[in-house]
Amino acid sequence: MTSDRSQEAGAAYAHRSVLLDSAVDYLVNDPDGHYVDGTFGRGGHSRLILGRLGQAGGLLGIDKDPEAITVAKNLETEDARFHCFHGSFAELERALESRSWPLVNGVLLDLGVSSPQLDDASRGFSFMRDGPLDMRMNTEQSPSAAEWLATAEEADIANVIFRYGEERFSRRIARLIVERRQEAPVETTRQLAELVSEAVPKKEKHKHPATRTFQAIRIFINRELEDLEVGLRAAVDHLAPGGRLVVISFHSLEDRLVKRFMRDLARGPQLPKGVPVTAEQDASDFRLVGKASKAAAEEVSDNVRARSAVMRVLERTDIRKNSQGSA
Ligand SMILES: C[S@@+](CC[C@H](N)C(=O)[O-])C[C@H]1O[C@@H](n2cnc3c(N)ncnc32)[C@H](O)[C@@H]1O
Repeated sequence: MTSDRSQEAGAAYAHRSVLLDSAVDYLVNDPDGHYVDGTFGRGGHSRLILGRLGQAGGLLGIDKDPEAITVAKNLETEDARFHCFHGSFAELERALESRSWPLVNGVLLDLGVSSPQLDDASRGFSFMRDGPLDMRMNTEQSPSAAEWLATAEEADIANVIFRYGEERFSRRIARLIVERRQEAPVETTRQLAELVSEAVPKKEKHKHPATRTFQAIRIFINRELEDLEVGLRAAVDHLAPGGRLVVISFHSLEDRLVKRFMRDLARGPQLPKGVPVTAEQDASDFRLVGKASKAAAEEVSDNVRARSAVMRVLERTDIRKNSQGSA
């Protein structure tokens, strides 16, 4: 992709940030702290975070998408407290090394795709718009969805659609993809959407039959759940005491992973019953902050993407390290 293309696309499509105020309220508790926005998008959350920071504060914006990074680079020239990193939040360690920030006061992950990615037909994310079947957030990496579907084994395609789309007709869909690609490659979003509609015998009300398949292939192509696992771990490993991890997820696979990860950390070490331990040894270094929260009805009526958003917050407390005087 040329930088001209990134420039144009970066400016042309807008994104409405979900749970904007509440996410930033949870995240920023020290105006002079260092923060990470691991999913910069169009910078809605980042701009509000910068609004809460003083001159000594700093924010690192990460995104896989070159178009998002074009927008982030503009912000970098406007605000000396902001820095950007092109890559995955799974590479958080390397991103923080680039700033020489060993610990940060908060990490925000607002997962999934942005509206600009969905709205731009040429990105190939949406079955609502005809375009090349691409679906890569990082257009500098391979394979695209079309490239993968051209060569993958039928069983692998079925497994991906079942695992990441929870689609019960995954085998039928995979069979038809493999059958059709022998005649001509499946190269556009419309071709795939029509093919899936043909393969799915029972349609759900108010849901396009290709919804689950598109979600599944997107999650697989972008390694979304693998990155999330690595990114969550990296985030908590680099949180300063009192620092917070705020995650907004948009489907149950993501939210399940986030929920378990946070719950397990907040529970602390699971020592066998009867083992004599001090209260400090038994304590967790983390606590859950509030319950999972959702967007208010008003926000949902304004922005349909907010409907499925779930936000969870974890805080590093470091009771043990603090009490040992080593934090
Ligand atoms: C929902 S949007 C974020 C919107 C942003 N909070 C805003 O207010 O503009 C998600 C963004 O995260 C990026 N993204 C998704 N997974 C990523 C990952 N593993 N690493 C880095 N960026 C990722 C996508 O490219 C997309 O730009």
